[in-house]
Amino acid sequence: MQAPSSRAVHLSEWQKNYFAVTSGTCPAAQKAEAYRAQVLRVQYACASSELSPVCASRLFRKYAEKYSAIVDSDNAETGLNNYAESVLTLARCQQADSGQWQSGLSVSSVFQMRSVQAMMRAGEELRGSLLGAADPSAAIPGLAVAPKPPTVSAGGGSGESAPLATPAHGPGWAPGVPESRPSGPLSAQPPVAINTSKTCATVSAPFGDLATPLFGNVRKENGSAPKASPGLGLFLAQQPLAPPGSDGPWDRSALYGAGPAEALSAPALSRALRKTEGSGPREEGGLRGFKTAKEQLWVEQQKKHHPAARAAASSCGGVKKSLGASRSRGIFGKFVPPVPKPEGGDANGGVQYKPDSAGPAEPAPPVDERLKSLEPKMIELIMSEIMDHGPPVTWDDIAGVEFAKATIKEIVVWPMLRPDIFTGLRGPPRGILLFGPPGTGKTLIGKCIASQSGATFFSISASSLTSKWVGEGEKMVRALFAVARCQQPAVIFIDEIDSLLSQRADGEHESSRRIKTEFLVQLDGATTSSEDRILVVGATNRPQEIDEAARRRLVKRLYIPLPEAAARRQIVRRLMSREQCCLRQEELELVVQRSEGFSGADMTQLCREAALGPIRSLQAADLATITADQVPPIAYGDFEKAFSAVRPSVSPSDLELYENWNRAFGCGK
Ligand SMILES: Nc1ncnc2c1ncn2[C@@H]1O[C@H](COP(=O)(O)OP(=O)(O)OP(=O)(O)O)[C@@H](O)[C@H]1O
Repeated sequence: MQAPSSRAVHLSEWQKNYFAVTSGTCPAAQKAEAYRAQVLRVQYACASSELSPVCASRLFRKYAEKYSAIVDSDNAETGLNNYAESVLTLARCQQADSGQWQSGLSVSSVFQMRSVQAMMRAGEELRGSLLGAADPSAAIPGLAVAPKPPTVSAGGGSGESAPLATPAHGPGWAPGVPESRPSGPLSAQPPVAINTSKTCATVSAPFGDLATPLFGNVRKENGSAPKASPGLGLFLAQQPLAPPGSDGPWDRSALYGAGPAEALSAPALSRALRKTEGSGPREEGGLRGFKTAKEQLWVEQQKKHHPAARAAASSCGGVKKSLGASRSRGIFGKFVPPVPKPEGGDANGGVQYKPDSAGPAEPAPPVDERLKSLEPKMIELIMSEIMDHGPPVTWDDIAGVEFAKATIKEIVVWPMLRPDIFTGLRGPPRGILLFGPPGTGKTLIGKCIASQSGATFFSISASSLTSKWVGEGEKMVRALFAVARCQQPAVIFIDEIDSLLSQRADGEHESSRRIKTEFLVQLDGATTSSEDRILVVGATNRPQEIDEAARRRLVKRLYIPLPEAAARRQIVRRLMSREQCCLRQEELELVVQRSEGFSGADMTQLCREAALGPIRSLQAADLATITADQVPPIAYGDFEKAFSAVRPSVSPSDLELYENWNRAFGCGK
């Protein structure tokens, strides 16, 4: 080994050489040549112990920083790709006393190097500034910037308002009506009854099984709120770049690609890139924060030529997917339209590239063959207006209707989940009909089928087919089935199906007739193969108006009646569990009794009305200053008042009609 002083002399000597090739006027090819020569000299010096491995690696680091453009170049003449591997090999090795070459750099030590960390920080900052400078849409949640993990409170709720922690909207959800009290330090405190005229006798007297966990004067987290499950982006961002001590193939490629200090190898870098490609955007993987000069150039060009594509550029093509290419993403996955769109983003906030032969934009994703004959506009409409991206619905969210739920699980959900078992006679029906009074949960059931079978959910009202897309309803039906076929398994929910499949009348409009015919053709599966997993769920409040041919095709006709007492109780308990409520068991029973004849939607409305009671009892001045914790709990008195404002929406005569039709055509009880 050399003495420190002589090593210092050597280093400065070598640095002189290094500075000799930093000319600003030298063409790239010459620089590359000089660089190569210099690398060889260093290699040679190191191999002959003239230069210590530490000095050599410092020099390599300097070269790499100075010549990143050359190092990253794909050009065989001017790039250093063919040399970089050996440079790296050398940088990682040292000669042991035994004369054997051993690894001098471990994966973890590389990541601890100040220069590597500085580069990674710089990369982070660069990315941050790029995203900051771009329009807000550039921040594709979960893709472009890995979010900070939401803080999950002990109660299971999330203190952050990150989309991942948004409460699942249950049956009673409606825009503007929060499902749960905000969680936070205050929420754990007992409420302060500021309105002494409105005290709740049962505040400190929990009752029966209802007191816990549903009601009671204790702030609760929303039990149904999904746990803050970190998405892919968060998951990847939290992964250590290289697990200390590990030295597998992943580690090596991460090492090569981690920062310019040791990342001399473009092939190695691209290997690392390929490794991360499969699992998500590159920046979220082991190479987070680092951009090669080439990538940086590409980003700059994107900004210049495709302002709208900045977001995608900075997330390294996060939206590269063709419609039919992948199986269902479930009903919550973000859809990527299969056809290129005009510039300017889409309704879903996504960003599409406009084909531009001159620009460096990526080629448009391949269009699914089955969609080629369709108008892109139609497909767009289906994606934005018909495809449902709502929160998941579970069977427990639907109170009552046990028979219908059991039947649906058996004939629809299981066959969709296990098409291999449910074949032949056990094969699922193509269409089912849910009929019954309004607001009994037919739509909820449709959503639940899709959620539980992992299917994509398309929801359309038949009347909008005939009115909204005047003259195009027929094409719309065809397009809807075509898209559904690409998104299998799929559930197509058609509300008010009676208006689509009503019995022929003399004054029937030609276009309505055509839509109906097209629908029946599609339902018959003339264009579908027997393996296709598309279920049509029709819902109607007027089953008697459906024509015979259509009725025959909707083989399972399930009556969805008004909720019975148990179901009404369940709805109240469920909705009140998310609120401050001090209803006693016997009071709850009174509410259940008095709501006989109410539909599920009526029950929800009743609870909403009752929930406004405590607010109404406040003075306007109090309302301006009160904290959420100080709002008095919902009491039976509020329900009493609510009963005078909410009436059942279904008349007994209507009910008779449904029951008669059920006896005649229904499948079940
Ligand atoms: N069985 C039920 N369990 C829980 N909530 C219900 C139930 N039925 C209805 N609701 C509540 O009523 C709302 C409306 O229900 P939904 O839209 O599913 O009824 P529908 O039968 O499809 O009505 P319509 O026939 O008018 O379209 C739901 O969002 C939910 O809040």
